[in-house]
Amino acid sequence: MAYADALSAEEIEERLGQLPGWEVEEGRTLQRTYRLAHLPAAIFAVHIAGIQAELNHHSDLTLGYDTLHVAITTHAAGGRLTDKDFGLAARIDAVAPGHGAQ
Ligand SMILES: C[C@H](O)[C@H](O)[C@H]1CNC2=NC(N)=NC(=O)C2=N1
Repeated sequence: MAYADALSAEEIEERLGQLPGWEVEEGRTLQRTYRLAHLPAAIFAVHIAGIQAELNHHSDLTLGYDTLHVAITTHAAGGRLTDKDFGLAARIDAVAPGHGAQ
């Protein structure tokens, strides 16, 4: 089944070029692992949760001791990537420096 809002491989590559540090796994999951130098990764995760509530778009977060892994896909598009995934990633990147996350 085709989903109208699922991005093509070319569109994914184009958007990925604007998001250094992120990668796409199997064409379906946009992901990045942040390492936190100073502040707890859990506080970064709570900040991300607030952004996700605002956007009504949600990632899978895996909390480590000093890492936070973020994986994003659009369930409503059958687990394909959409603009919403890249929009959420950009919002997370925007607040990451404030958490010492890179
Ligand atoms: C009803 C509501 O819009 C949906 O359940 C939203 C919520 N957040 C979501 N997040 C993600 N990543 N994919 C979705 O398809 C999705 N759907």
